[in-house]
Amino acid sequence: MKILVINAGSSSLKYQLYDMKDESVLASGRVERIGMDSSIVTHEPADKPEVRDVQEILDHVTAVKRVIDLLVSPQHGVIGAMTDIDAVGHRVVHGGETFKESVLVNAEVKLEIRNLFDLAPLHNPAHMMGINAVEANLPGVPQAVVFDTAFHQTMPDVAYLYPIPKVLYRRHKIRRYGFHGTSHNYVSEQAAKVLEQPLESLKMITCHIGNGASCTAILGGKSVDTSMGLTPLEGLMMGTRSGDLDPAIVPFTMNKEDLTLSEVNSMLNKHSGLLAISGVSSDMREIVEGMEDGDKNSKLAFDMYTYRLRKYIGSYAAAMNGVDTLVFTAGVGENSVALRKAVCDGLTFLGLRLDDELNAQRSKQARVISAPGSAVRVLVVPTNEELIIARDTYRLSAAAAETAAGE
Ligand SMILES: Nc1ncnc2c1ncn2[C@@H]1O[C@H](COP(=O)(O)OP(=O)(O)O)[C@@H](O)[C@H]1O
Ligand SMILES: CC(=O)OP(=O)(O)O
Ligand SMILES: [Mg+2]
Repeated sequence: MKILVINAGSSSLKYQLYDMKDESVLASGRVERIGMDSSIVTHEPADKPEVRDVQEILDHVTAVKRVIDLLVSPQHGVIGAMTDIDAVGHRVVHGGETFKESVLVNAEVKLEIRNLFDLAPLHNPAHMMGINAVEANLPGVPQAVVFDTAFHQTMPDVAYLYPIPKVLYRRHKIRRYGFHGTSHNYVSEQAAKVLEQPLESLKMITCHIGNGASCTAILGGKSVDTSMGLTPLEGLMMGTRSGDLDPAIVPFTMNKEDLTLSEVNSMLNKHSGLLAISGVSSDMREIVEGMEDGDKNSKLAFDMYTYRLRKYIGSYAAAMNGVDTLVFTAGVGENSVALRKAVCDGLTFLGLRLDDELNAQRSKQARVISAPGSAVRVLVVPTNEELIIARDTYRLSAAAAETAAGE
């Protein structure tokens, strides 16, 4: 069974084709700058050279068509025909309170994702374009949706409610939802496997630190609190997002700088975080390089980023009345030795001891990096959101096929 996994953004579409026989990736790639004058297509087949071309791709339907053409192309392809694609799985960022787990797409599901556009205006409309584009190009092929929010639906009301008039929750469902759930869920299970302990027995904090970043308190395998909120803007300082701030800054800035709501929104989402403080980049690699070259603003950006993450870890230790496992994942969490050291060296009050040598080792494997005897085991676990999407899609589409065969 071959499963195509799609992560559609407003101007990009990332994909991976899995062979579920052995969960191998046959090809992966991305289409960037959709709708702009020169779109960039990068296609990486597992056993053939990478293809990269620039062409006009005006919408998501054309982007999906281009991806399928590449997958079946005699020169760059990895499958014989598009009918070899058995099912398609999509990442959907916002599932609101409706979706507590992955589901197959039908008219009702599409309507509900559409109803959530308001809560994730940057993400959900793009996902819907991806779903419709697959429908147009691969009619009749089952599609599944896997939600970033689903894993966090176990949070108790003390964690998910905001202390604002309750009518706002009743009328508009304003509450904490949390994101990156697929990743937090996956790395928590992997960490328990590495430790050879039941997940149910652990008090764990998982830090998904990529472009977007969030931190989750996982008690007995269930998400009990997470740093992102109604939208993926709350919580940690990120590459270009501010994370937590005094909400009064919004009206104050609008007034003083004569900005519109959408301008402030854009400032907080796209022009804040590491980028704003360093004045250099939103990319942690460049921040660390800047810091090593003696750039004061890069150092300040790094210090603020790690300080805020450390405070979250401390607060989640308090939320669970303890922590025994701390996990780093995603682009920065998996790769930045400096970030992990800066965060962990300030957590010795928890009895946490990092092993500097283990921390500095480069590896693609899930592994422990704390010293023997550390009261908190620290792990680096590479995330794999696409694999989880492929597995859920496989499970749901196989079950539906079985039911249909039995009828
Ligand atoms: N070696 C590295 N050291 C520090 N940061 C890194 C390294 N490699 C990647 N990163 C960071 O990872 C970020 C991307 O993380 P990723 O999880 O791929 O993000 P996303 O999925 O949100 O695009 C980059 O912005 C970069 O800052
Ligand atoms: C929800 C979210 O922030 O996703 P990403 O990290 O992919 O931007
Ligand atoms: Mg990511």
